[in-house]
Amino acid sequence: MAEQKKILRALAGETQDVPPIWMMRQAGRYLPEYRATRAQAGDFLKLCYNPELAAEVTLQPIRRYGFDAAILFADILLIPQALGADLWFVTGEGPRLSTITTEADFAKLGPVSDIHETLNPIYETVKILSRELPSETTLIGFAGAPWTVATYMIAGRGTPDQGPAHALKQENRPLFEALLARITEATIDYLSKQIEAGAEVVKIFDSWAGSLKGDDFRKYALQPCREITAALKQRHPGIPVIGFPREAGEKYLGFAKETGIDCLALDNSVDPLWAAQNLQVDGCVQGNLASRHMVTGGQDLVDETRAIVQAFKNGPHIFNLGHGITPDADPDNVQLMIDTVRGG
Ligand SMILES: Cc1c2[nH]c(c1CCC(=O)O)Cc1[nH]c(c(CCC(=O)O)c1C)Cc1[nH]c(c(CCC(=O)O)c1C)Cc1[nH]c(c(C)c1CCC(=O)O)C2
Repeated sequence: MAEQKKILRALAGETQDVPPIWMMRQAGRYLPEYRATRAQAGDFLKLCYNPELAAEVTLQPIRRYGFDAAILFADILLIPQALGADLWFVTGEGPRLSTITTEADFAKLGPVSDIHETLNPIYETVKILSRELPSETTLIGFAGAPWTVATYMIAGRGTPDQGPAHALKQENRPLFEALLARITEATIDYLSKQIEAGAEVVKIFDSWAGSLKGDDFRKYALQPCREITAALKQRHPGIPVIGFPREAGEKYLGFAKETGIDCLALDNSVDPLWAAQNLQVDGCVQGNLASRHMVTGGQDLVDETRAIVQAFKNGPHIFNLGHGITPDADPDNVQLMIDTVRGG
């Protein structure tokens, strides 16, 4: 029998001499081949909904670097669109959506059972990838966490402090909670379909978890993650789940145990030595090199990469960045990071 894939071994709790590695936003604008395929598709959203081209850009960083995992090429904002929100991207600025701030806005959203009509091309991308990926590469599916997705749906765009979402939570908590519940239900069905199509792991991105405090963190970050994880594991026993409550700080403590996720993804504000002692004791951790090293490179990149590998060497670890790689990154620095992790 073929030896199990490195990513799956880490997720099962195995300590490895050389940790597996992949990178958030590994298919992206820092790669000339990505920019060429996006131009061929027309724009970012057309690329997401074109299974052949979305599979192609997912495979590009695997061919170039031989990462241990491929992450499905799509976006966390396809769920709002599938629920009926308008979605478009403004070049150089980011996403724009129709806003949800009143009961009337919420009433216009469609039922969860309708999302697959929009999302079918995504499942097709997963199917192509599970046929075409090298046998040692793990396929990761993903979705945004309900809170993070809601912050975009409420504000209609990215916001520095998630102000509009916090305001709705204060002013109309029943509506805010109804929106989160709808996203949670949609996310379970969406991830479930990705798994049926061939995703071997799923990751839940809660990019704005850090702005939830106290009981709000528990109710709107931890609880939805636990609910999604439990539902997926019930439908697909053994499916590994990676959680990413970004910038959660001390609230990372106990998060994996309480939610039932198999791996905790760390942002780069987390000290690896602290994390090894306090978080890795509960299972696999992923992270957490600062993305800026992909721009600046050099000895700093090598030293930081080695320090992270060293800190996590006594437990299960998946090497990654602490957040997505940025468009101004140098592809050679990515190679330097990989060579350093793999013993170069
Ligand atoms: C918040 C969020 C989004 N999308 C995502 C998150 C959570 C992770 C995070 O915190 O970064 C997640 C995401 N977005 C994308 C992926 C694909 C897989 C991967 O390679 O990681 C994943 C996993 C592609 C993308 N999603 C986007 C791009 C760039 C689009 C382009 O090619 O023009 C890519 C490759 C666009 C996007 N999508 C989103 C924003 C705010 C933007 C604009 C900012 C930017 O331009 O980087 C929403």
